[in-house]
Amino acid sequence: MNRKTGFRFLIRIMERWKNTARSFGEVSNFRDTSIEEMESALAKYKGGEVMLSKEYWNEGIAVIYLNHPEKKNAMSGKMIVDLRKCVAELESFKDGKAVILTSKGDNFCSGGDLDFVRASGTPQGGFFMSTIMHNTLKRFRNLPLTSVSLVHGPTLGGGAELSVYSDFLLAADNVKLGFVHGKMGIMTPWGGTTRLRQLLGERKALELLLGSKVYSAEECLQFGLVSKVVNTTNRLDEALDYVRQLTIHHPSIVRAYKTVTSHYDEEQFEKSLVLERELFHPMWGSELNTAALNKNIKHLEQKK
Ligand SMILES: CC[C@H](C(=O)O)C(=O)SCCNC(=O)CCNC(=O)[C@H](O)C(C)(C)COP(=O)(O)OP(=O)(O)OC[C@H]1O[C@@H](n2cnc3c(N)ncnc32)[C@H](O)[C@@H]1OP(=O)(O)O
Repeated sequence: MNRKTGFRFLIRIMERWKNTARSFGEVSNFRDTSIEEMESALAKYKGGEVMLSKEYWNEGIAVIYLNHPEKKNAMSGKMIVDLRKCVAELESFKDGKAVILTSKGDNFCSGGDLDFVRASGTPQGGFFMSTIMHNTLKRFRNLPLTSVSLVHGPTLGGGAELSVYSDFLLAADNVKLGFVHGKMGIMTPWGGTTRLRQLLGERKALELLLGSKVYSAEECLQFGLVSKVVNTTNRLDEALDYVRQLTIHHPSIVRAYKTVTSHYDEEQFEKSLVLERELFHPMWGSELNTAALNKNIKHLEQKK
């Protein structure tokens, strides 16, 4: 390679690196970044909200709503940070007995907000997102509250991962639930693999993840993923009735049982999440992921 060719090659490499160094401000030692800095990096990606309702607080029941209707409740960076704040508040809900995780609008969650996904698509961005989401969902799981996810309509990718971090999963009869990440050229970024392995065992977890099939309510029930199918229109009332049957005892009893069950295999769970993040984050913004993402975005644009 002569000097001129070599120089052009170097320019091409630099251009490619510059294009991938997105607004996260790429640094080589990103693993040393504090949680607070990761949170503020994610919070820059606006859109939607995650809010905590205290409508049933006097019964010891909290409700968390995802709300991003213009994007089918896709999770933006800001919503990821909102969710974290809701979990932090519930860690102080001392008389609490239960929490329902659900959504406003006509579906639960269509996964990561694809605009946020594209803008944050580098291994560093993936490491930040996974670190924050793993920590948040682990803390959500460890809340001494009976937790129920109530899903309806499209519940895809990251939305499916969110849904399985509760103790119980209730699906409306119009649900379409799928771990479609493989089609995006990635594995689960939010801890879904670890949680499915723990909940369903190796074989069923692999079937959901490797097949990336989108399941109906009945199929989710048959598969053992969902505890109950509810009527889409009355879903929240049915979920409240379900929760009330699991919170008949004094808060101290409910919280004690949940503390034991959620901490039973904590060490192994933590190790598995670290491995999942190590394997996922280099995939974020990879050529495979970028090609799949662009195809997905083009498909959505063509529907307009
Ligand atoms: C981090 C986790 C991981 C990742 O992101 O890499 C994943 O979550 S992988 C899975 C990513 N999600 C998807 O692939 C779902 C994409 N969306 C759809 O397939 C459809 O929108 C569907 C099935 C959710 C709903 O279809 P429907 O025909 O009912 O509605 P539209 O498609 O017209 O959507 C309405 C409106 O919402 C916008 N939209 C939907 N999903 C997303 C999303 N994930 N991110 C951003 N925006 C989304 C869609 O573009 C439409 O916008 P509009 O401006 O009204 O045309």
